[in-house]
Amino acid sequence: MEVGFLGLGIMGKAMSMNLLRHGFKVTVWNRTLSKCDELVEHGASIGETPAAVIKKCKYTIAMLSDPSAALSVVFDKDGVLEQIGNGKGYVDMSTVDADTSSKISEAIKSKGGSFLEAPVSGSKKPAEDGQLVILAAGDKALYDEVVPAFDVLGKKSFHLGEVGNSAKMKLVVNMIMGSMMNAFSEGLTLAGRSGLNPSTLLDVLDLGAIANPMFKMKGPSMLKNNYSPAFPLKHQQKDMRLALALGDENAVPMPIAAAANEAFKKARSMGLGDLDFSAVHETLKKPDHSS
Ligand SMILES: NC(=O)C1=CN([C@@H]2O[C@H](COP(=O)(O)OP(=O)(O)OC[C@H]3O[C@@H](n4cnc5c(N)ncnc54)[C@H](OP(=O)(O)O)[C@@H]3O)[C@@H](O)[C@H]2O)C=CC1
Ligand SMILES: O=CCCC(=O)O
Repeated sequence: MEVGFLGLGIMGKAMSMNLLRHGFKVTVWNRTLSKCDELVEHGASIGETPAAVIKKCKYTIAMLSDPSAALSVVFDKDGVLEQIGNGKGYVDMSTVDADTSSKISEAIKSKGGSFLEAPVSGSKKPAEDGQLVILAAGDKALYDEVVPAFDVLGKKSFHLGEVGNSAKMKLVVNMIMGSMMNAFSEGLTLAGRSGLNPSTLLDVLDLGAIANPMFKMKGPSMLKNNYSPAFPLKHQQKDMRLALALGDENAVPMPIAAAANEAFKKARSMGLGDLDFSAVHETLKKPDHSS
């Protein structure tokens, strides 16, 4: 199967590598074109623009940072819309809001193309290992056609109905995750500050009812102040912001998510946006007055 891939950030690079490893022919494009080089070394071809990729490939996947990137790649000059048409499918796996997804869907369909939104749960390592959870919605015929690619990228894929449902599902999941990360950071800090060993807290948590892969994976690195990015904090804050907007639309009070969003904003103001989202832990540390 031949696929195009737009966006070779942390996730896009891992996902397109995985497709190559499984025998897919992949044509890649990235805004910073030099990031295509490593993929080319592994057998990918380059498309000079999103339009060039769409022209060449029947199916194209996108994995871009946020709503403005997702819209720009579709609507701007040399974008997806210039070449999409009958018989071509576009699958946007970026995490965006339902409005953004619907705008893209309408535009693609108006040109005769078919569209799926398909954001994912799972981070860098699951992307490398083909263990993502894929939340697709939109054209069911396209979904059935791209299942072979989803089977390589993920351990499970869902079709959630009409476009917008997957964007919402993904935002709800990440809203919960961002709130959990803040509670976890506060717990680690409180343990340390009140004279407990935070490593022992990790052991205790892991044996109880609130054990989860995120605490298990992130906890030891957080205690070493290691925030090497798997899921960049700036993207987690974007997801909190979009989830809070969804809460506004539906009149759902979300004081915990709102507080978590403030903590991620504070972390961004401290220059931590490109680190892993677990770097929100740094917002709780005492300022250093030693110098
Ligand atoms: N990392 C993770 O754990 C997960 C991330 N996600 C979501 O997946 C998406 C990608 O995440 P991730 O790979 O981590 O992000 P990165 O920041 O690593 O990569 C972002 C990508 O978007 C591109 N981009 C940004 N702005 C534009 C623009 N205006 N026009 C064209 N391209 C643009 C970047 O290009 P360039 O290289 O030129 O900057 C890069 O390819 C996000 O929506 C994120 O929320 C979902 C699940 C997990
Ligand atoms: O959007 C990012 C999700 C990260 C994860 O599910 O581990």
